[in-house]
Amino acid sequence: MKTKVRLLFIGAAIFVIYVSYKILEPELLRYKNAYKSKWMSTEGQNADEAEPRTVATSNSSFNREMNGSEITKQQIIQTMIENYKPNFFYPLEESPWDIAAKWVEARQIYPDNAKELGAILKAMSQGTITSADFGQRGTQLKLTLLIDNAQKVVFKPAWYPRDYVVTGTPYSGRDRHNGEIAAFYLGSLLGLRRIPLVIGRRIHFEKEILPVSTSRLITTFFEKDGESCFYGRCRYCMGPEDGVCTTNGVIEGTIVLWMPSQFKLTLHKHPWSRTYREGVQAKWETDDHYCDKVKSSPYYSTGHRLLDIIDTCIFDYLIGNADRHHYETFEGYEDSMLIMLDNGKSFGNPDIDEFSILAPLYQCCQIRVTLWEKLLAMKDGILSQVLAGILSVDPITPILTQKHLDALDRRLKTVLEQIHACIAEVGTHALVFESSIR
Ligand SMILES: Nc1ncnc2c1ncn2[C@@H]1O[C@H](COP(=O)(O)OP(=O)(O)OP(=O)(O)O)[C@@H](O)[C@H]1O
Ligand SMILES: [Mn+2]
Repeated sequence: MKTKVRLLFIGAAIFVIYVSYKILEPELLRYKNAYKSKWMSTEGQNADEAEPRTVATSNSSFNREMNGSEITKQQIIQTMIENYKPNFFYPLEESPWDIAAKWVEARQIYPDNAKELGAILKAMSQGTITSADFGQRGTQLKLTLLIDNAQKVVFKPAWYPRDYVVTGTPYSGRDRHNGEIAAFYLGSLLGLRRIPLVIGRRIHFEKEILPVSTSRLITTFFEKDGESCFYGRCRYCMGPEDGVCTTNGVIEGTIVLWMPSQFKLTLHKHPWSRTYREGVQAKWETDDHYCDKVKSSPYYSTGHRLLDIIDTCIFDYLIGNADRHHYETFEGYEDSMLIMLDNGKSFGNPDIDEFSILAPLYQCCQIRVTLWEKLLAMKDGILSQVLAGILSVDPITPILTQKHLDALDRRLKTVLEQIHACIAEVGTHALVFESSIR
């Protein structure tokens, strides 16, 4: 009996690997050929120069024949927008908060194709605020709100207009509340459902916050030019000079759903964190074999953790987040995901692509095939159009300027080129199938 089960299991595994290989075969062959031609015809050129040609060869893949009917790029974009856009009017059969709490698992915060998502987001954006206090943790100003007397959320206030360009170090500036929203949907598009639910909200300060504020939050309120302001409490909240104010009595921001309290978080230092000191480099910035050192730690030698870091670095490179100094996982779950919390330091400067964010990818040269497939499906301008379509329904839309949307497409091209360079360097070892992760 046991042998039968084993044989059945091995048979199923072979079948899954064969089917996955067949799906990827055209891409793999393309890179194999590109790799060959790189050595045969572009000797002396570096990989970056050879790369764009390999990308250009796959441009026609959108006009695929399926059942005799042509699927255009625009149809693909429309279908993806329809599939990923939240439906705020989906009828709920139980409390939105209970549904969201039940969704949370070790490796995802919400399921794929979560039909109730829109209605839960709507409840976050329109529910009654029944209490307001300052956020307890972190360096950035935020509020902790209770909605409908039932659900804790974080409110990250707006600091900048959409077209403001943050300059300075890659991690400069205050939080970009709109960046949190764009990051949430990008995660969803890439199958990285590791970000707590996020939606924009405009709050009338005097009507919705003031009456339900704790006395300690009220001590941080002040007035400026006839508007209500507050500076809360956090590491960088020193006084009125660090406050935010309403515009015509309203404060815009992003609501982030608090994860269920039974999930305790464990904080980890990110192996590729920056030193945050000018002129001082971290080990990963000077050691080309840094990944081997990371892999020698039991945390990263097996399991999901290192691959989660690589997924996250690709995501962070796309959004321009160079500030992932720590990360959190669920305590007590060996296979916990890296929770992609706090994406506020994103979309600061659309003209800068901070390549060093990709260090885990280019130093380890490994990527999950599932993510690679998602990235390939978004190339040639699909990503920006799909994301723009989804973001157009958020209550505080527009979320991203066209320059930031264009930056996403440009950065995606660089990510794909880097993956191709890795395949050229280490072959198919660069590609990791989910079923092979132990
Ligand atoms: N949605 C959430 N659910 C549960 N815990 C959360 C949530 N959001 C934030 N936290 C907790 O609060 C901490 C601080 O949040 P966040 O990282 O967003 O703040 P921050 O001020 O930007 O912090 P930092 O300065 O470290 O970047 C997180 O590390 C996490 O422990
Ligand atoms: Mn932060």
